[in-house]
Amino acid sequence: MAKLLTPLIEDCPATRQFKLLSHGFRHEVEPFSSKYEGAVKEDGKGQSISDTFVHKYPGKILDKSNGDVATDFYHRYKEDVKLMEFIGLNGFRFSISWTRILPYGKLSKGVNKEGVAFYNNLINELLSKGVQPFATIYHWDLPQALQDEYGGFLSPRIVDDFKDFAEVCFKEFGDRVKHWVTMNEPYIFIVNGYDSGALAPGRCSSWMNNDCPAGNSAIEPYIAAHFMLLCHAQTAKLYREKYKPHQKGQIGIVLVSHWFVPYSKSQADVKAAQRALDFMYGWFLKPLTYGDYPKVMRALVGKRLPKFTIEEATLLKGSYDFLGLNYYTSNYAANLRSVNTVNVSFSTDSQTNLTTERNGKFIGKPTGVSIFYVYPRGLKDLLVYTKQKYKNPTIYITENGIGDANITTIKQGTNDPQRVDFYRRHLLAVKQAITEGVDVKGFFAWSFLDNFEWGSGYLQKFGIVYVDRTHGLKRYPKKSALWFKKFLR
Ligand SMILES: N=C(Cc1ccccc1)N[C@@H]1O[C@H](CO[C@@H]2OC[C@@H](O)[C@H](O)[C@H]2O)[C@@H](O)[C@H](O)[C@H]1O
Repeated sequence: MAKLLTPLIEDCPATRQFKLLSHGFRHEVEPFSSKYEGAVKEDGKGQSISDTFVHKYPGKILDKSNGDVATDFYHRYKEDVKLMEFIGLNGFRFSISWTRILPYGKLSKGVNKEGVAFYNNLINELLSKGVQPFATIYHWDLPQALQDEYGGFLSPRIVDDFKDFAEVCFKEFGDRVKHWVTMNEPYIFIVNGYDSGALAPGRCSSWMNNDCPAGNSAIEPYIAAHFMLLCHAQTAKLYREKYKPHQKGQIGIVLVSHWFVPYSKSQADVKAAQRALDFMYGWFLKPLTYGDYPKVMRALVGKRLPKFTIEEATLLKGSYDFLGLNYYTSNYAANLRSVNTVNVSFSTDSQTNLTTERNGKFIGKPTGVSIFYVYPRGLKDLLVYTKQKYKNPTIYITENGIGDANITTIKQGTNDPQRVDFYRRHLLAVKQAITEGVDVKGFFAWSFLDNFEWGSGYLQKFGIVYVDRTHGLKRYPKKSALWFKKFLR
């Protein structure tokens, strides 16, 4: 769960004022259900690929934990909504568990009434507190039944099943939910699920030696990305044609990207930085805005990169009312001279060498997450780049945060000045981008509660609220939560 602090952009005649107003539209975001909800088999919920993955490959989770209980949000959401109120929040973006609604993935296999009831109760609880709901349809929790039946996102059959699930959500919740995200970070889902095999569905080439039962890291990432994009496009079309006219909501997608700084001023490294951006961000945003993949991907990936039909390209172009952008860190990018032609994979296709230090100096302050360094300038540059290269879309920054490691006590866990500094600097970066004309409508601090952090289990804590896992998952607002409470007044 993260918090959105909506900078209400007041369109003053002269300039846009960047303000976080106490009566602003701010959200809580609950990510992928089994990072938060727990109740992994309760009230008719079916199994997702992530539910099964963490039990099948406990070794792929740093502390061998799982999200079966997680923060028990499923039973404690009323308490958590109260906590949001205490901090002064009045908005809520949450992800809807596909298998809580359709336990076997398909509409034809039945809708789980108790799952629908949970989200209705959640939405009504929020609205009763003046909190606006904001929903993510897919946050990496594909029903295991669809993975087993036809390989999930590796099959074109996923498009109709994805659309059917989304339509149940529009029908059941669309009268009250006015902001829809089709999917969260297809990039991370695909790179971890089909290139490295680090996360569900855990597929990769055998030479990766990452305990993958099957897969092809050179081919499958591109197939899965292709069908994810088509799932998004068909769902956006359905919403805009059948629901938006009377429900009057908006639909978008959430993409993650680093910013990339050329390792040196050489043309080769400058080009490498652009390539890295195209392979992480343009892979999705180019088709969503212009109807095809970046030219450099066509050139380097060749026949392994699927093609869109004219109809698909038309469906994709401009298929979002807003762009959700997740930003954590930046990298240096250098040109990779020697290309590995034996062990080919998505991650080597860009022919870039990505690092977080240059000449022995880190790109920013280290954090509790080995791959993330504090670099607010990257958020500003990424926002301005998006405005300039992708038709100046409306943007919500849908995730931005810092993880702590080696936390063993409540005192340690709640004393987080580094998180206050992180948000102060990144909110300033957003303000700078807005003064350069970027249309930012919201900012989500990731995360509200410490939760089950994918491959890191509970060892990395991103929350502004500490969860005491040794004493009944009790919640303790951290210094950063109290800072936000003041900041939002
Ligand atoms: N970009 C990310 C981060 C990430 C990196 C590697 C593997 C997975 C996820 N995704 C967002 O970052 C958030 C923080 O993710 C953590 O980032 C550091 C990793 O070491 C950790 O495993 C991951 O959970 C996730 O909780 C959100 O669900 C996700 O949308």
